[in-house]
Amino acid sequence: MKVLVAYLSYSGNTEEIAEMIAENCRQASIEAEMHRIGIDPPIDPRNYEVIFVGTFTWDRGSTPDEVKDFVLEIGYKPNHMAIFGSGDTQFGGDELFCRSVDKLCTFYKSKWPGLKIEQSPRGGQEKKIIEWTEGVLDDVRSIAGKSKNTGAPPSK
Ligand SMILES: Cc1cc2nc3c(=O)[nH]c(=O)nc-3n(C[C@H](O)[C@H](O)[C@H](O)COP(=O)(O)O)c2cc1C
Repeated sequence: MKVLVAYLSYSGNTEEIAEMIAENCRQASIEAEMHRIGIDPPIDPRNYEVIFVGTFTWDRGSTPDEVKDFVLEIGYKPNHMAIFGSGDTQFGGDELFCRSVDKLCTFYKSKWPGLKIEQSPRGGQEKKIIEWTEGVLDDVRSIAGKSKNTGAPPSK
């Protein structure tokens, strides 16, 4: 099994979460590739059993443009996207907290609840990340056992 951890991070918090998710996958003997949104070349979602997509939220609940471009670049809605992100409740309380995580979950009709982390995950939120990642991987293992369908359009 191979997974991708794609993320956008300006000040490092989402990147820390991404690294923890990748590390958790590797500890479970699953190959995890990293993708820096807006920097690395385009990806082919069909190469991965699951794609973890990480984003921060800014500007009153907005999704950063780089993440919107990443979504457009993919061009369809894969059904194996698991969404995570970092936010800060000081910017609008629970209503706007990690709003872009909610938006991406809705857009992709994600099978998994979004993982929302308050700023840096270090010093108290690591367990939440481990449990969420394990939950996604457990589902992916069981889905992979039943079908290889990742929602991709048929190849020509
Ligand atoms: C101008 C600005 C607006 C922000 N607006 C929100 C927001 O609406 N909701 C939220 O949850 N976090 C908001 N944040 C907090 C960031 O999402 C948070 O600091 C996050 O950890 C940054 O991630 P990064 O370190 O990966 O760049 C805002 C931060 C800034 C600087």
